[in-house]
Amino acid sequence: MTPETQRWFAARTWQEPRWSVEELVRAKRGRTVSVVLPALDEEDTVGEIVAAIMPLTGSARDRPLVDEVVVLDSGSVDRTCAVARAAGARVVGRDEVLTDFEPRPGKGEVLWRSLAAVSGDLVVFIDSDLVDFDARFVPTLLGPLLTSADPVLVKGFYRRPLRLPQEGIQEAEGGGRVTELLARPVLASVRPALTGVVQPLGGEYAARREFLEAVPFAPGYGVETGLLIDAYDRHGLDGLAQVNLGVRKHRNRGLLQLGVMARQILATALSRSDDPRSGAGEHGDAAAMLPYTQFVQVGQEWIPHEQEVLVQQRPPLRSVREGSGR
Ligand SMILES: O=c1ccn([C@@H]2O[C@H](COP(=O)(O)OP(=O)(O)O)[C@@H](O)[C@H]2O)c(=O)[nH]1
Ligand SMILES: O=C(O)[C@@H](COP(=O)(O)O)O[C@H]1O[C@H](CO)[C@@H](O)[C@H](O)[C@H]1O
Repeated sequence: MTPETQRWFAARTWQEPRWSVEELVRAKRGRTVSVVLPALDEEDTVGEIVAAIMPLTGSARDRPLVDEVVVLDSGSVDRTCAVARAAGARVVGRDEVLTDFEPRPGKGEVLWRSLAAVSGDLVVFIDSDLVDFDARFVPTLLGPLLTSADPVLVKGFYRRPLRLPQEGIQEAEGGGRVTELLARPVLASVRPALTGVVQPLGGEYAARREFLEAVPFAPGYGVETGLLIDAYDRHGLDGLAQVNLGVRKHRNRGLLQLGVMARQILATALSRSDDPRSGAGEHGDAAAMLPYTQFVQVGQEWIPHEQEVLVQQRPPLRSVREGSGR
């Protein structure tokens, strides 16, 4: 790490965060908090996560830390919406907000649309595929945003077990494969100052609305990479903070799925670099889709599996609102 990053790491990394909900409720000072869960076919896990968060929305006796819990449905075909609603969340379909825009696939799309679906001054993003979720993720992510003026984006970090039951893998470590094999090396190349971020791709983070509405949203799995780089580019390292959330277990996908994820993350990082190798279409919105080839074995042969990876970003929500006069 550079000396600047070492200084940032020492000053903006909470290894043992201890904010209490009561302390943070006092620190809200009129600001509001939305928790957003992006969800695509997460019927097995979304209900428990929502149920764990709901007590933070307060009771008759105490003022809430969280003002709303919203599941942004990404086109689920299972019982995700019904399960989330039964657990207490408000459920919004991706086609129910920003209806002037034809919905596109991917996580980045629903996070972008979530900004129009919720009203919080601060927004906490929590994945819907987490297992053994600890609701303390939410106050801990909010801590730096409510108690300090500087950060615009707070990333969680954690130990990441790897669970691939179909392959008989159940490890205490080993998760975050795209992080370790792609995101961390690419960030070291395009933004060395960000090498102090422990979990750049982590799906649990919190941010100020004014920042979120001022930046484009990368599509699909590029969204975390885009937000992280844009937060640094616009606010410097002091615009970032990171908090230890303990352990994070989630559904671990197979290698080929992670390959497509890596392709989107690479396109996002290269779109924010001047690297001439980025190739046509990876700067801005020159191309909406990029071809991507993987290979699968059929019998003794290896067959190309061609697909298109969405790389076109969504514009800053603020520019959309200004354009529509809303
Ligand atoms: O098109 C998509 C893909 C993913 N997700 C959600 O985004 C989160 C992270 O996605 P995933 O678990 O696939 O990524 P991973 O954690 O495996 O990297 C989960 O809550 C998904 O339900 C989504 O809303 N729309
Ligand atoms: O961190 C990673 O390497 C990937 C894959 O994690 P695993 O190897 O399945 O634990 O998971 C993250 O990446 C996605 C892209 O940024 C995020 O959207 C996910 O929330 C996050 O789990």
